[in-house]
Amino acid sequence: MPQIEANGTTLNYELSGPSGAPVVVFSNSLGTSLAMWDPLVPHLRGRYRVLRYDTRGHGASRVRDERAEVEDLAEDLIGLLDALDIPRAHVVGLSLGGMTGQAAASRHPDRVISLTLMATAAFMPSEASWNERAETVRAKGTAAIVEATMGRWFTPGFPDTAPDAVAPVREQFVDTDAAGYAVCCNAIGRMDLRPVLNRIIAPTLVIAGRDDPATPPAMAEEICAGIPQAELVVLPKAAHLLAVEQPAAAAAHLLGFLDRHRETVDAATGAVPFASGLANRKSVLGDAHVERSLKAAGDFAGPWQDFITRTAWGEVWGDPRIPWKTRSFVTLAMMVALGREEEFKLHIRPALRNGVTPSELQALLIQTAIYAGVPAANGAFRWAREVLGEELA
Ligand SMILES: O=C(O)CC1=CCC(=O)O1
Repeated sequence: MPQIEANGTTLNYELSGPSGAPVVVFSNSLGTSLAMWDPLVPHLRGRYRVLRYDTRGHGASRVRDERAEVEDLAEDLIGLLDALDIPRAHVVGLSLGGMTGQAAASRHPDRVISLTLMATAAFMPSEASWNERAETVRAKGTAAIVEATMGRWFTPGFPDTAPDAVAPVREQFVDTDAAGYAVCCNAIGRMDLRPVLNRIIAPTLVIAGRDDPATPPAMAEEICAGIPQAELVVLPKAAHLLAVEQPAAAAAHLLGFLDRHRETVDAATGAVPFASGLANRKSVLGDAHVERSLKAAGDFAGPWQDFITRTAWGEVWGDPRIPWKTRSFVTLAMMVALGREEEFKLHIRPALRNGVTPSELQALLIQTAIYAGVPAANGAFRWAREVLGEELA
């Protein structure tokens, strides 16, 4: 993943989605990385340009063992937008990421189109307890507090029912640099954003987990009371890491809110530069496949590769009116109807990356039997099995 200098530090980030679409920037929580958004971002793919980054001291961003405030984290976020030449963005943050979002929106109201705050607080006492946690982690590493942390992040029983969702988060936590974590704990202990909430003019969506012991709904209510244009949603069956525990519900609220505050007028994008089409193509089909195709094309098929990259991937997949998940459904259905095995197989994994679940894939293929015929659907079930194998139940 690329790294960039922002606000005097080095941030690891990932930017994907149609070049003409509005940017949504995601800021992660304490002890996670940009990967914490994996279950949620597929819901936005294609309709929005998704920018994720690792908060300083987390993931692959630089660790700076020096005092920092939540306001510094906000300047990192704005510095990242500057470095990527993004004038305005929708800002989404969870917990520490939401604190960063509040600070960014209050300090730079002109840069924030909308603000979504998940499982977060404007003030989180006590400073002494945060300093104590920082000292524990400095002495023993994050592994020493992983059990207690997972207990706050997920409702009881969730880790047993969804081990595949919890395992990567647990891994991110124990991999977090002790100093990177401790610096942010100290910053949270000193933070008090309550006096600046009224400077936030961006429309704001606050999402709380009903069963969150770390930042309970009362803290979300306190934020809503301070921000002039804030609305509150309390998600049932969700603890602190609600974007991992309830990604579909969180994404549905987020998407509805973003769509209501979409600034740009959607339109067919017209002629699109090759580079934009290439970025979309790689984002959907994967770097390896695209680089292989371009290399194999040679002089004869080179112009053809250029054409499909600009048109199919730049103009069509780059048109943000239809989310990539929907485009994946439509593409797969057409490939079944036309009996195009190679292209169907090519699009199966990208469809999963775009948020299609195996259960939805099953429902789609059953529907193709109605409109394209039983033999077509029969073949498609076999092709899906050939590509995904054991991943399908
Ligand atoms: O560490 C926790 O469980 C709660 C928390 C506070 C800030 C954050 O990002 O997570």
